[in-house]
Amino acid sequence: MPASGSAWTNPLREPRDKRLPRIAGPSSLIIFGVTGDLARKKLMPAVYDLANRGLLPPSFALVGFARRDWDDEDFAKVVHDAVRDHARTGFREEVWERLAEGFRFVSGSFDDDDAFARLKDTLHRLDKERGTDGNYAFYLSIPPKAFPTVCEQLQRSGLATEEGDSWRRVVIEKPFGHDLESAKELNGIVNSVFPESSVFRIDHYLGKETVQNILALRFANQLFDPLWSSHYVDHVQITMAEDIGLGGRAGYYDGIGAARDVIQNHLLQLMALIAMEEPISFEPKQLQAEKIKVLAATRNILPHEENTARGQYGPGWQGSQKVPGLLEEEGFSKNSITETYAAIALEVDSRRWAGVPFYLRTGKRLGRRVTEIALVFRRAPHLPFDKTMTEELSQNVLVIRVQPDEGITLRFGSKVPGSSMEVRDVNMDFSYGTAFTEASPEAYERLILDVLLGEPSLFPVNEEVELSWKILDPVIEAWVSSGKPDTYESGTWGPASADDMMSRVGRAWRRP
Ligand SMILES: NC(=O)C1=CN([C@@H]2O[C@H](COP(=O)(O)OP(=O)(O)OC[C@H]3O[C@@H](n4cnc5c(N)ncnc54)[C@H](OP(=O)(O)O)[C@@H]3O)[C@@H](O)[C@H]2O)C=CC1
Ligand SMILES: O=C1O[C@H](COP(=O)(O)O)[C@@H](O)[C@H](O)[C@H]1O
Repeated sequence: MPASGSAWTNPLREPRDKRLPRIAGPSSLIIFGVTGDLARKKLMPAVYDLANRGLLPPSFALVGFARRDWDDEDFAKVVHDAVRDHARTGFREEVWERLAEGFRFVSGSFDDDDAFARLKDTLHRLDKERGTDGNYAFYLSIPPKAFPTVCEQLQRSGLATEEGDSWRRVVIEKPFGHDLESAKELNGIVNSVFPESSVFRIDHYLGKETVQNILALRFANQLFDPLWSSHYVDHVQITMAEDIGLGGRAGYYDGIGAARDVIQNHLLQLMALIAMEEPISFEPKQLQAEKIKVLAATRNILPHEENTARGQYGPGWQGSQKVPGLLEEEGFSKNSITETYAAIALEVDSRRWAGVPFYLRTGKRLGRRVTEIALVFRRAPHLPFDKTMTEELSQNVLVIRVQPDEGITLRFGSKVPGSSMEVRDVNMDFSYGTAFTEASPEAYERLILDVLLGEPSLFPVNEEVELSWKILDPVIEAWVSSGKPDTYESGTWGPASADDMMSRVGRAWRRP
């Protein structure tokens, strides 16, 4: 027992050795939209992986909510298939059996008050049967237009109200709004139901190991900081390229487009982590404060026509497979002007970064799947070599490989062995696969665990979301008024206008 007067902490939830993972306390995770793509591919497998790693308590329940006419057993079968197909860790019967005892399914529509009454009843029964203690995390993995309805239903049914020592939390998927105005409106609704400390806005990129490692790279080392500014950095390129198309996702993506889908959130968060100053600690507020300063100091490089590019994929080849263009994909209208490629140029108005462009680009059906952040350094002011000896020397680059092949590469010049002083680019490499024996958890594993622990560091706060829309809104407005996006062939690296945007300023996109 604790010494009198001292606050008692559960050694499992607050291990003394900070390297030990924390274990969630008694709780129910309620997934709205549990029959959807995200729940099947990411959320249910992540819950199993957490259980398999021993990070969920015995008194844990997973409750699914959607319109299908399923019972608990049907639901368990669906979770089983999702785990079999997508879980990261191996299947263990004993883990599965224990976890599955806490599976419940509630069938109903978001506008159905009775369904929320049934959900409440189910959760109360779980509190008694499994000891989930009235702690509920509501995960809204649903079409964004349904976020307000579900929040309001949770309020009306009394499920949002904390009782005694219990907690209630809401997890909201992205995109949070579709522009600044709608984000503000949504935030007003969410905050009228849940206090800000109970709101977890998901940006799954922050759950990725390689993204958290940006903080370690920058703030655990002495080596990089002196180089991390306009004195040495020429520009930064942040790339999120995907080879997949949008077949089956028209309902969500048409009218949203690449910029809203990932630049507003993932890519601006990556930029904020690269550009921010050292936080005084990793307390959530301190970390968020530094990111907020970056986003508040960020502006578009103008004019938009010269410093942005957008495109829509046409037919082409992805490896050896012939693939259709966006307009032939099921569900997209033949006149859709939704962009599947977007590139923008930003500047951060601060002493550290003045004059350094940050180029952000993303696209579907590009050459290959890769997300990376490249700091491209200025050229050496003088090269004491014969010109012919440095023809294969380019700018030094530090590449943070977010995925796949997670790691970091430093490109620099080195003497080619032999009698002449020829210098050529070489790479120095750190690779997670060879440096560590531990496998990286999936982003959603980390984030779901953090929600259950009430740990908000890796979740953007409302101010970050609003500032990000403030940066993006004028770009999207300019695009809308200029009509159709350019077309690019599937399997290539985007529209010609993206290359023009860089060549106009004497630069080029990397071919990762
Ligand atoms: N899929 C992905 O890779 C990613 C998705 N996201 C975000 O996650 C969220 C979910 O996306 P995703 O899984 O792709 O979407 P889906 O369209 O695949 O799934 C939507 C889910 O919502 C349920 N639903 C829709 N309307 C209602 C309603 N009126 N009443 C009850 N249930 C309803 C559907 O259930 P049913 O029809 O069975 O009743 C289904 O389970 C979105 O906010 C998306 O932006 C974020 C990152 C990646
Ligand atoms: O948020 C999203 O991310 C996925 C890609 O995620 P990743 O972790 O595989 O890089 C993207 O396909 C989707 O369009 C977007 O909504």
